[in-house]
Amino acid sequence: MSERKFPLNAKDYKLQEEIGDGVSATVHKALCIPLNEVVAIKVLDLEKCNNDLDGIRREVQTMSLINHPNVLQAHCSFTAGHQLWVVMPYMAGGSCLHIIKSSYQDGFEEPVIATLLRETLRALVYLHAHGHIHRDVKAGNILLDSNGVVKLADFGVSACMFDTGDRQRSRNTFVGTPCWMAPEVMQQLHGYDFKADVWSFGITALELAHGHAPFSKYPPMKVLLMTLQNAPPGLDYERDKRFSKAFKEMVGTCLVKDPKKRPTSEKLLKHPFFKQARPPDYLAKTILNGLPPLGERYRTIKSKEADLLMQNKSEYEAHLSQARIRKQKFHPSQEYIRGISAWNFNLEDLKSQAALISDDDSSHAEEPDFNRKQCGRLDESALSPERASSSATTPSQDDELNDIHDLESSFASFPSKPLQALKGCFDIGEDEDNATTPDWKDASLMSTGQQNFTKASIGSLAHTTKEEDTAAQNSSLPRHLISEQKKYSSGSLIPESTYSPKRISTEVDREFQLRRYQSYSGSLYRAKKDTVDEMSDSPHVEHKGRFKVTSADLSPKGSTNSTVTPFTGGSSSPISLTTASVLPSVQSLLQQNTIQRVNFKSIRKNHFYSLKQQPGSPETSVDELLQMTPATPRERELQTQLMLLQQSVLSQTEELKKQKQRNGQLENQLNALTQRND
Ligand SMILES: Nc1ncnc2c1ncn2[C@@H]1O[C@H](COP(=O)(O)OP(=O)(O)OP(=O)(O)O)[C@@H](O)[C@H]1O
Repeated sequence: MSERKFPLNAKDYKLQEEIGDGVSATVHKALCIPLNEVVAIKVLDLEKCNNDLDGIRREVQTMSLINHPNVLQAHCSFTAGHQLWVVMPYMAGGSCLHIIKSSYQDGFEEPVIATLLRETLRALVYLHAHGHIHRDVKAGNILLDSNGVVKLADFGVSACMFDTGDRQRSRNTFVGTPCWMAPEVMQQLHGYDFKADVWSFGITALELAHGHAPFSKYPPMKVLLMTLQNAPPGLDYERDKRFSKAFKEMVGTCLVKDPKKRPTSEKLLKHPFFKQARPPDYLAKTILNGLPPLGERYRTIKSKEADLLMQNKSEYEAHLSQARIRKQKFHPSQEYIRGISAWNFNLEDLKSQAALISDDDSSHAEEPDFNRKQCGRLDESALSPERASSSATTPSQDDELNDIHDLESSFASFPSKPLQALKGCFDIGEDEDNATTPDWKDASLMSTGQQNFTKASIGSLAHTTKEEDTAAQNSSLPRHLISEQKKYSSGSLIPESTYSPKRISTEVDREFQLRRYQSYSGSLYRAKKDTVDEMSDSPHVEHKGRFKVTSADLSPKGSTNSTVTPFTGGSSSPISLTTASVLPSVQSLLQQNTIQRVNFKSIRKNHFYSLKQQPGSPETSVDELLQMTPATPRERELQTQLMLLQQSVLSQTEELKKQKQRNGQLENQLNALTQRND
């Protein structure tokens, strides 16, 4: 924490040139007159931030409380009219992104990358140990000073894992920047934790190596789908031959889709790759050497981006109108503007952006081997282990499984949970910690008023009040999403009405919905829920000093009325089973199988019915239909239903397979027991 007293009055600072901007703020170089010190001031327009003052307050508090050589700490902050000024040390080297854009478009050399990443990782280790998930790790937030000292910045979307005390398990809010965002953050299934930063760190490593993040040429919607569908990106391209095995391996360990299999930041820091990291002055001598001053660099980058924007905009408009007239897809010859796109959560915009790029755009991609590989690996990665085994089943073995397999192939291009992914873009999720009740109070942070952002003691970092927690939940999405959230808070993507029987307009729909409701309120749903719970992480507890963080849901689970006796797999010994105890389970499972089969057929019927409603359905793939911009409310409704059906088919299919597997196992046990009894 800074020893000097930085004045809390705008008059004491002389704003100079602009050196950076983000979605919510502009950053200026400035002179602190009384201290005669050059600083950077982040200026946020509070009027534009709508109701996200809590988010801003959290950023400022985090920036004031942290104290680590690799984390950018704010000197002070105060309001000036309708603006909030955050005074920070001036990082004359600028962000890694700006350095890349101005002089290293193809990425840095490995020792530079190792040095930048080691310093960034040290920051993450510190933040994670203090309960913070940064949630926006990327080259744009890695800053360098003139001596090559690296600092991680931008706590606009950071979250505290200890917000609700030691019962906090994981976060469930959709924040970050799509290219860097971990799959579990997109999916919002089981929440996420510190490991989300490890994924973003891996993406940042690729960004530093290639000069851009994977998928950065695609619009946000496409990025979401590709991250969920494709195998994780890595250093496997022809041009990556220059990188060491250790580097490739380090990236590989970060970019594992299952967060449990990713290392903690602490463990990652011990990876042999970082042995080649050098002291910070190495960065000053290499990448900072000869660079134009920050302000000048920033102006050049901005004007290049403006040119590119204008160029793309006119081409986009011309092609889009042509494509609309011909009802064709638009294949842009120019890439989506890398690094400028940021977030766009307007549904219509997202859909039209996604429609711009078709799956066969690989021909346009700059990384042909990458795209080939992705396509090749897509099926594998899209299939769960069960799917993989079912595809190995011969046709004579089981007709049901073949039906399922056919459907799977036709839907292989979908993310496993497309709705959650897309819903997350619009109905920004709340943190799942609502139910927890902290039994301690510390109002020291809350005393930081809207008008007066003062520093609080580091001891307060882990303690927040219930009130603040609620505030954090309300504001735990990026500031720039707030207005969009308002716009779509009623869930334009999946309108309430879609679920409502009132809006069901056809017999098929009605039948389908009826079955849906029946099954969801009955044992099937419960059985499914149990299965999901079983599958979810076993409580993963990390002890950090006096804190305990666990990624699993520790809230007391209510009793389930499942009619399924859970099969205990390897832990159950056949000897302990009797025919009488197993038989009811088998019968129940068989019964459920039958119900699910009916359900499944109904879904399939309904799915094809929906397809028929779409113009030109025989030639149009489901993927294309979902990416089309609906022209009428009816089309929009059908598109939404299609997505819902897609999800239902996938989950029912998986459930059915699981049940079948269990059936098989139980039948085997039953046979063994019967034989023994005989
Ligand atoms: N202390 C600093 N010294 C020098 N440059 C800075 C400093 N802080 C920020 N910048 C520059 O300003 C840019 C934008 O800052 P920042 O990321 O904090 O804004 P933001 O609105 O939170 O952005 P976003 O949310 O889009 O990441 C940074 O990428 C960096 O280039």
